This record gives sequence, structure tokens and C-alpha cells, in this order.
Amino acid sequence: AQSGEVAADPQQYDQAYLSPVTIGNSELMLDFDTGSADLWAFSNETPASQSQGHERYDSATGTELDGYSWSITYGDQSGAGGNVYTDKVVVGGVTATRQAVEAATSVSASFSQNIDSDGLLGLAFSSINTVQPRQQTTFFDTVRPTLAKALFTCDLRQGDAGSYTFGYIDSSKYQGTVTYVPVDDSQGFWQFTAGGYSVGGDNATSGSVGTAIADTGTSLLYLPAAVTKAYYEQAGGRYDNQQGGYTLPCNGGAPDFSVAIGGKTFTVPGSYIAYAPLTTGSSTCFGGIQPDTGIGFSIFGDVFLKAVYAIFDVSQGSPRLGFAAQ
Ligand SMILES: CCNC(=O)c1c(-c2ccccc2)csc1NC(=O)CNCCc1c[nH]c2ccccc12
Repeated sequence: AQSGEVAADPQQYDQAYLSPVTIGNSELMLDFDTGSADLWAFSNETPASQSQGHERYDSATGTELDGYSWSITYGDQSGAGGNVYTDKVVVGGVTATRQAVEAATSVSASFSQNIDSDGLLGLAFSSINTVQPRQQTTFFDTVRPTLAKALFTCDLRQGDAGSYTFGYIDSSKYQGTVTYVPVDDSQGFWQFTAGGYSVGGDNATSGSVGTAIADTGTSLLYLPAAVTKAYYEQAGGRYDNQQGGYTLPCNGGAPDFSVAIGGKTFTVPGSYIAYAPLTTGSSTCFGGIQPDTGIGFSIFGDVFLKAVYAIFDVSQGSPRLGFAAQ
């Protein structure tokens, strides 16, 4: 049975985390994304004008799926599309011998400009993979029958290298016990229900956050508008229309944010929520908590996930998420 571990290196402001992946003879840095289900990469088929500074997948090592294509658009209106190959993909020693690899023939500007990232490795459910005419499986779904345990874990850190493991849980990476909650995979996401929250206090008491997804591909923590408003009232933040989100003083006074999941309280330190200065040297920061208005659910992105050890587990038949304090 296979199991393995791969580093997750933070980009500036922990905007995303990148992990080394070998595809055929190419070694690329990919953004592992539990909020989508396509493994796509810059490739020899991506126009040079769009791929400056990126490592590229050389599709010569792959077997083309004739007549297959993919096209994805994310909520921030970024996206990519192209052709499909099968090739050998290795992540932390775990090997998928015939993994669908989506070679980009076109990528949006925000991906071209983010030169550290050579593509994404989707870890949501394969039901939302975009390959046509026949949907393909994610790397995790491809290797799942060969894994020691049908699960993967995520240990993201503030401003420091974290890691993903496949096939095993590393109990040295968390304290206390793991709290498991059921996952509703009907929308293809790692979707769960979050409970009460508290700002600055130590026990999650008021209100209820509700439906949420665990999403390593989204940088911030998107919460219901009322919860977000309550947070910034205590944090001394304000909604800045020009910035298109809440901003707050960078100076370290931001209160912690706590939320109950499965009856256990998990706390995001205030320092994670003073996310990034608006411009270099500014004393005003863009907030790491933003409203989830119009999305349809809350998104527990990297700002939350770097405060916990997360276990994405399908070993029990129905999927479940495990959280433990880091
Ligand atoms: C901001 C990125 N997140 C989203 O758009 C998103 C939404 C979403 C939907 C509507 C409006 C805002 C967000 C729901 S689930 C979800 N999660 C994903 O889509 C996960 N994949 C994000 C890939 C991605 C998009 N832009 C990037 C820029 C850097 C690194 C990764 C990315």
C-alpha cells in the first residue's frame, strides 16, 4: 500500500501554498486545491506569451485522450482550458500510473502573472471535474485504492512550510483529539456544517455560521455577512468599497475568531486576520475574513486551515472531515 508526504510552501502573504509534483519527466510546483477537481498545468501547448516564468508540462511523455478537452472558471473569474493526456504523476512518493493531466492551451492573466504556480492539483470530488466528453478522476481518487488509508491530510502554516500527506495521519502534527464531522459531497466540495462563533472570546457561543466548505485553494475565510460585520465591529475594521472588502489596522490588535465545529471550538489568531498591507508599508491591512455574500456557502480557506490540522477522509464509506488544533 502507498503513503507519502509532500511539502506545501507558502507564497507571499500565504496567498497560496505550492507543492512539487512530477508529471512524466516534468517537475512542477502545483497549488493543491480541495475546492476544485482538475489537475491542470502550464504546458508546451500554452502560448509563450502566457507562460513566461512557469515550468511547463511536456505532453510528449503523455498519451493524448483524443477529442477530450477541459475548461474551468473559478469564482474570482480566473480560469484555464486545454487538452487532456494520461501520464505518470508522483506526489511525495505516491504514484498514479495513468492520471488524467490537463495541459493548458489557454490560461487567464492572474495565473500567468502568478509565476510561482505551474498549475493546480484538484482534491475536491471527481464529480466536479470539467473534462469532456468523459469526466476524469482527481489524483486522490486515482490512487485511493492503493493507499494504506483512504484519506489525505493538510497541515498549512502561517508563513512557514506545511505539508500534505496521502494514506496516513501524522499524529505529531496536532494536539489533543481529532473532531470528525460528516461531509455532504453533493456539490462536489468537502462541505460541512459549522456552528456558533465568537469574536475575541474563548468559547464559540453566538449565532451559527452554517454550511461551509474546506478549501485549500481559496486564501481567505469567507463567512456570512452578519458574522463578518460582528467581527470587524470588534476589530475596528470597515468595509472599503474601493478595496472591495473589509480592511483593518495592521498593528496587531485584531481579535481572534473562534468557531465551533462538531461541538469543538477552533480559533484563528487575530494575527492571521490582519492579512496583508493594502500596499507595501501601509498600516492598513486587507482583512483575512470577508463576507460570503452571493457564494451560497462559507469558504474555510487557508486563513482558517493554517490554524488546524485537517483530515479529508473517505475511509469510512461516507466522506468526513477531521479537524484538530495545531
Ligand atoms: C477565490 C477562489 N475561490 C473560488 O472562486 C471559490 C468559490 C467562489 C464562488 C463565487 C465567488 C467567490 C468564490 C466557491 S468555491 C471556490 N473555490 C475554488 O474555486 C477553489 N479553487 C480556486 C483556484 C483559484 C482561483 N484563483 C486562484 C488564484 C490563485 C490560486 C488559486 C486560485
